[in-house]
Amino acid sequence: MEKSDLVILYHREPYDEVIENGVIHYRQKKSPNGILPTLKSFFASVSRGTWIAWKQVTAKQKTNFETKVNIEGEGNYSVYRIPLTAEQVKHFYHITSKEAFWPILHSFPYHFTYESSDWANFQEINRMFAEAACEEAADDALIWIHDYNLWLVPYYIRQKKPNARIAFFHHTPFPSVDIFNILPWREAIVDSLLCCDIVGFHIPRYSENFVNVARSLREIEIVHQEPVPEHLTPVGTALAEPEVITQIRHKNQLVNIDAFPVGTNPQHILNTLQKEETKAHVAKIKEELQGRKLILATGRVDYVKGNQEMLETYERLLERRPELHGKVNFVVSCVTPAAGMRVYKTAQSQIEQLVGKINGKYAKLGWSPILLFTQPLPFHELIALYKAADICWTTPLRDGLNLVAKEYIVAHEGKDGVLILSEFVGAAVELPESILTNPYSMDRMNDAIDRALAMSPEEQEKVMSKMYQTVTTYDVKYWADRLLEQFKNTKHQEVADKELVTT
Ligand SMILES: Nc1ncnc2c1ncn2[C@@H]1O[C@H](COP(=O)(O)OP(=O)(O)O)[C@@H](O)[C@H]1O
Ligand SMILES: O=P(O)(O)OC[C@@H](CO)O[C@H]1O[C@H](CO)[C@@H](O)[C@H](O)[C@H]1O
Repeated sequence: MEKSDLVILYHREPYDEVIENGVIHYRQKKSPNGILPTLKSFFASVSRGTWIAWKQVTAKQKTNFETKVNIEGEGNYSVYRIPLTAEQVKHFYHITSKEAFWPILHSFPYHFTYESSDWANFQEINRMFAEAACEEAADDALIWIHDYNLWLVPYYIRQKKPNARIAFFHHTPFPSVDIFNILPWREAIVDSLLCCDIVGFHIPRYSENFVNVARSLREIEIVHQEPVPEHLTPVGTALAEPEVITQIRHKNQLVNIDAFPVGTNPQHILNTLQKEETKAHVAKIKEELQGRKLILATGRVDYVKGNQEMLETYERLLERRPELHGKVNFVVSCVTPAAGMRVYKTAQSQIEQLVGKINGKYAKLGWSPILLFTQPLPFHELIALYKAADICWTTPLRDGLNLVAKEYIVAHEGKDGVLILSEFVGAAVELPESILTNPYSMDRMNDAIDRALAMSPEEQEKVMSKMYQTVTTYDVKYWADRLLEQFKNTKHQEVADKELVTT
């Protein structure tokens, strides 16, 4: 069997599988997810690649399950699907990942639940991913693992392939040591990450947090530290860091630590803007607005995204400034990421109730203060909304990066628009020119929306042109090249025998 030069492990499949007249079609994913298009673009640059994901199957389907499918057109690669039963998915993803890890990663310790987690199931699924990777990878392949769902995979790969070259990227925040160490499985997770050649994060604050966690649990030697790169804010905002540790040693494993935020694909957005269907959609939105200002908030339903705080700020805006009634429209496009997850049910009904309350209080004939969309939008419609929006409001309580902010900037091509951005998202340290705000503070949120509504066209252009330069320079290609460059410099290393600590 021909082996792959690049093996990407990400828990989701890169497409939606649709059966029409008994024939399987692979279609672009509908649900909002910033990672998938980014990762898929990597396969364009290698001769053979494999993507490893899980697929939910019934016991009957498991018996003659076709593990691998070939995808053509977006770079040639295979998708290796690990068949999991509904019960396995529920415990691995919906419960252990989303009810135990997710709240810790996003610094919400009071949402952390321990009792329902199934650690043995999590270990087993991670082991299956590692075995698939070892089966697929050529000796000098890049094995690139994504996100916390696969935290234990590096450890299992090292056991089978001691010389493998392994990179791991976290798409979420990485919390401070006091919060991370709440996890009862912390040693096993850290030991596994210390098996990597490269451990990547969006921003220096997260990588510093990781090093502090590792230092609290294991003996770590700091090999290299440097000032943060010029384009990342070193001081003055919530997630700023002046210096960053870039290399550590544990036993005889050298681990490169890197902080490099994911970028968008600006060309794809610009091409979409040029399409007739997008232009027609922008025109339709403008016509329907009849001169009213459009404020847009879009993304996944999730308690970390701060929708409640944002909607309450909008409610206060309508209370504070009655002259705005009938003059603004707030489009809230809030999409549930996956069906059946109990953690998102409360967040979803909270949004629906608040929207109902605000509309009930302020709507009049011909004007609804908020339009709520809960279905995922086709990409060209999303881009049209970005383009038509005078203000993009994205103020999560925590977010690894926030691609929505970057996509909005690209869609305005540096000419106009206003971005209100939470200080607690990774993108804030790249975009200090935006209206940065603290979603935990009512006053700062009030101030942010007032400033956004008042910003002159000249100021908008000044700010947006600077941010456009940033997001088009540090785009997804920059991100990919940086990882590949680091990887080229990574030599096979001796690894100490390590026992996985199982709590
Ligand atoms: N209403 C929507 N319908 C479909 N896709 C969306 C919608 N809103 C946002 N998206 C997409 O979802 C992705 C969200 O990425 P990001 O802001 O990084 O947050 P997260 O990955 O946590 O959901 C973006 O790439 C964006 O294009
Ligand atoms: O499968 P999930 O829901 O656990 O994945 C979370 C992921 C989905 O896109 O989100 C993170 O990645 C984005 C891209 O790196 C990042 O911008 C975002 O802040 C993260 O939540």
